[in-house]
Amino acid sequence: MAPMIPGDKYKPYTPIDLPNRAWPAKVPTKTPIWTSVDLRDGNQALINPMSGEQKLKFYQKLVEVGFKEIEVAFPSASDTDFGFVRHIIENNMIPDDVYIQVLTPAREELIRRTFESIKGAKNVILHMYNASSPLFRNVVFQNSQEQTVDLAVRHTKIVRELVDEYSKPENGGTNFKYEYSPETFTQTEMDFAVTICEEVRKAWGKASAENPIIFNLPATVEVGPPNHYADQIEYFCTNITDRPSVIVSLHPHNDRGCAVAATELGMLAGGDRVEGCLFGNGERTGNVDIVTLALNLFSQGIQPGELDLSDIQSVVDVVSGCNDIPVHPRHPYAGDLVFTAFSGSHQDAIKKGFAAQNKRIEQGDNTWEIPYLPIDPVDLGCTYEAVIRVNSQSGKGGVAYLVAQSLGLDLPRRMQVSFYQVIQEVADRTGKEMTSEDITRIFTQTYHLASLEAGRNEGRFALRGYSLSDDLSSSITSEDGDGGLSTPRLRRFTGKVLHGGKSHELTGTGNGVLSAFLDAIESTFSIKAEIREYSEHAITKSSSLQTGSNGSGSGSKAQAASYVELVDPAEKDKVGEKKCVGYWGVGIDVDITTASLKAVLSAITNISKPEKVIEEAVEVAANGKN
Ligand SMILES: CC(=O)SCCNC(=O)CCNC(=O)[C@H](O)C(C)(C)COP(=O)(O)OP(=O)(O)OC[C@H]1O[C@@H](n2cnc3c(N)ncnc32)[C@H](O)[C@@H]1OP(=O)(O)O
Ligand SMILES: CC(C)C(=O)C(=O)O
Ligand SMILES: [Mg+2]
Repeated sequence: MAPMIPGDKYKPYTPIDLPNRAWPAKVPTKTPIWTSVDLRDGNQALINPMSGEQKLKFYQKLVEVGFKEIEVAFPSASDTDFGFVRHIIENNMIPDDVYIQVLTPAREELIRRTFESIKGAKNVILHMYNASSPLFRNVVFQNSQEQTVDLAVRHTKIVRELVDEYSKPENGGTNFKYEYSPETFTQTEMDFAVTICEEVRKAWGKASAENPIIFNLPATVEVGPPNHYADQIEYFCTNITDRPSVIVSLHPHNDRGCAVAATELGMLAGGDRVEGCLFGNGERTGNVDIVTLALNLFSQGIQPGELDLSDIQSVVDVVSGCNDIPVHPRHPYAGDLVFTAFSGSHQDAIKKGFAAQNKRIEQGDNTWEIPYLPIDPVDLGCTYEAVIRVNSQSGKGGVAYLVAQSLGLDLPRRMQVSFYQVIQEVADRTGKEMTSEDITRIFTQTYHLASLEAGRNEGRFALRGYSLSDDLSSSITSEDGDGGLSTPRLRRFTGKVLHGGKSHELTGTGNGVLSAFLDAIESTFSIKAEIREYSEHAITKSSSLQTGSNGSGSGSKAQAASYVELVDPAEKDKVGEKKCVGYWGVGIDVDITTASLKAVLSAITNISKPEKVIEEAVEVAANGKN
């Protein structure tokens, strides 16, 4: 195969000499008039153009989303297109504040047919086009510049006559706007583009600030960079006379993948109106994507006019269903994966971002500032559920985020690391994404939070009732900080623990509840353990872990979570405090003391059979249940 060399085959675009161009210094402040051309430009690019039924469904969605200008058809193209226009008119399906737009070439018989299609409509934009670039003049039409102007002018006059006729009350009393497109504008000599539009306006005759003419300036094929399009728009806006009587409309295509950028710069350069399609369907690489444009404005704090995309999924469903083209999973704002982070450092930043955001909101500051999330998915009707998804690329922050989301548990940092190792191992071994449900199940299994009946771990220790008292049989006397003598309370634990299918009576004493409990465990089960870290918090959001005090149902009472890390003292003596392995446990209960005892038993279960933790987690992930 020959190497790819452009040589003299391709020509670069010719920059415009616009020394005082003003658009680069401008910032977006206003919303353009949005015009959907999905049912025409989008439709004409489909393998199978939409059926009448599909067009209707799409049209209704466009109205629902808020478009006030909708190019509904190229009525002279086919009976389907013509019939569709008649259908929405005759069935009163056009809201009073919506203009339907119809496209026609500059050919008399086609113009007349187009007018027949719109009879009786309240508001119509009649859109006529003819190509103006040298390539089209020479190759397609074999027309000089003068003949090209003449074609546009002659047919604009025909449009004028028919507009006058169809706006008479006896003929339907339609309100008309006229739109003229010098097709291939961006490949046309700029002075000629201005000339042809000036002549068309003269032929049209009645453009005014109150009833402006629309000049639609298409990048029919995108052949230059976005800054060049902006220069062309600024050139047109500054050179066309009587600017207030003109609406400058942008119609970019996406051949270089820059249609959104070109439109945004074109708006800075003076564009008042944008024609495009939802999710960028359209000829070849598509028309400019109006969803992206609108949401780019929204994310800058600018209301995108009348467009409401707060239920983006329903828009995706209708558009992809009618076009029979899927929306790419990475499509800005709308793709399935665009609010999802799989990678660990992104997840960590997002989790911290949400924590900081919640604090800001408590202080009355509503500014959205979450790392890696330029827009709040909730504003588009999405949830935070898919924001973090876990696979082998993920980190502890993401896993902890999902545990917090599903169970309301705010894991201590070192426990996050410990649980993450379990998930990492399972993800590596199974090679699959760990869903939020997988993580919840594995967490429940790893820390033995399922009800005892449902739990699979034979070696599990479970609390079956207890009482605490001051131990009066012995007292310890020690020096307090002031050099005086004090007698700290010695606590006694008495209770029942279920283990290995048997109920065991336990007693033990210690300086506190947990040390008394560990003493009882040691004397009954010969398991020696020390606490290395302990923490607790109230569970503020609803958790699926509803366990009542001593295992009884809790109704709607607030729950508390306790976390404990135990170490084996023998191992600690061998390898040192820092290096020795810790075993984490979690306890949930409406009573905080009970929660802490449960957390100890959860960790004791793990310390007694550490090798089972991963095996069981893999099994849970593989079986999808515990
Ligand atoms: C950039 C755009 O998207 S423009 C919109 C394009 N959309 C469509 O074409 C979809 C609908 N079109 C159709 O269904 C058909 O093309 C029709 C019904 C409009 C016309 O069909 P036909 O009469 O068979 O003509 P055909 O499509 O081959 O058109 C080519 C002729 O129209 C002329 N023509 C093309 N565009 C225009 C125009 N804007 N104004 C006037 N004449 C034009 C061509 O020069 C050519 O003329 P020729 O036959 O004398 O050489
Ligand atoms: C009909 C015109 C406006 C068009 O679709 C284009 O030039 O892309
Ligand atoms: Mg187009």
